[in-house]
Amino acid sequence: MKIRQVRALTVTGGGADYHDQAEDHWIDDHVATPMAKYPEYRASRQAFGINVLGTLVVEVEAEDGTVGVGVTTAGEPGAYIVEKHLARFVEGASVTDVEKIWDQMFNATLYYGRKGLVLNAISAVDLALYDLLGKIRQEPVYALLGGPVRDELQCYATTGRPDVAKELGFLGGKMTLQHGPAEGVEGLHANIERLRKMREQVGPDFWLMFDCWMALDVEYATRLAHAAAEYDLKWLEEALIPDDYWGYGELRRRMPSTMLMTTGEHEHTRYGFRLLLEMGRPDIIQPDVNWCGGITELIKISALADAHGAMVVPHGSSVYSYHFVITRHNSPFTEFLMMHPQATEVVPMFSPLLLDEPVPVGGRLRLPETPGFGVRLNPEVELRRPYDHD
Ligand SMILES: C[C@H](O)[C@H](O)CC(=O)C(=O)O
Ligand SMILES: [Mg+2]
Repeated sequence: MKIRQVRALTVTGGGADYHDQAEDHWIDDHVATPMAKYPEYRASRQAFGINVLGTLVVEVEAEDGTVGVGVTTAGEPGAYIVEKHLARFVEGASVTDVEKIWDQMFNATLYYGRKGLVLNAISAVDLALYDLLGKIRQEPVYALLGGPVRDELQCYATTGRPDVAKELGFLGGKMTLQHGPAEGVEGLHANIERLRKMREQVGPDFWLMFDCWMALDVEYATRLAHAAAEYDLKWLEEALIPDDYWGYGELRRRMPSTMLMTTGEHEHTRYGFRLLLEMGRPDIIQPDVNWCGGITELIKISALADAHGAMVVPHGSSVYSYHFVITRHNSPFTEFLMMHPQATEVVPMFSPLLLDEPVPVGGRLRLPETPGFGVRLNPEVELRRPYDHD
């Protein structure tokens, strides 16, 4: 069966650009970032534009009218790349040409892509192709990937309230790191005091993690890790910028051996992850399937990680990673991003964009046998098609 049309749509608020939230949201409450060296950008990540791109929705329609849907963080710039460049490799191809389409999209954009926004756009097309193939074959995506290796997913929560996450049955709670090197030793002590108080609230066995969102240097991250070891921090996430593969290798050597070093949500393709795995030696890599290249590339990344003895726990990406994680032995648990503004309730990650998006109950999640990724676009969400190539 052939593909008739590709459409790139944008939506304002919420959706795949999950940082695009109202101002009282925990996810934007004084989070340490690489921009925190500039005081004017410390209080809010939106101040420096973390939500500037917005959500991109890609629809791929087959000649029989079946429509596959993929989403990512790319907004209008991503829509332009899909409509003006990527669509030519998709329209007229067979719905089963997923590998060939990916290779053409990647190689045709090498001169300006390789990572970032272009790979986000390629990921959304790839996810839409897998959704379409599942719908045409009347199978969930996980069945296309070799089938489940476990009955259900276990989730940890990324949250402003690990204490609530424990009550809700999650494996653990990952907190934002609020202070980086620019805030000196006072900031470091404040980070540790926050961890100490949370450890007191959740008890000795509940996982607690820090997400450093690329904000640190090796020296600060080393001091933070050793101070946090007293309160049994399970992992230190994304301490350095993605390109500092050498720094990650040094940090792994310096960190306490019992503490995991994780990273990868802002890395792309098997090539980037090869560098990270060989030079950085993370214990867990966290590719985001909406950004790293989609399912087609995540299959390759995951096999590479498995050969390196690293776990693959994809960055929060809802159904798009759930269907992958449940089919992989080296993905023993998954992330759930608590998108409720106060992190006190479980709400669908991409709300209000998608309908039928499953959420964890008691920290666990079973996937339905619904074809594709099992979600639908919410007809009440206004979508725009800023460009077209017809
Ligand atoms: C919580 C982190 O600062 C970021 O917003 C999300 C993330 O990196 C993660 O879920 O991992
Ligand atoms: Mg993270």
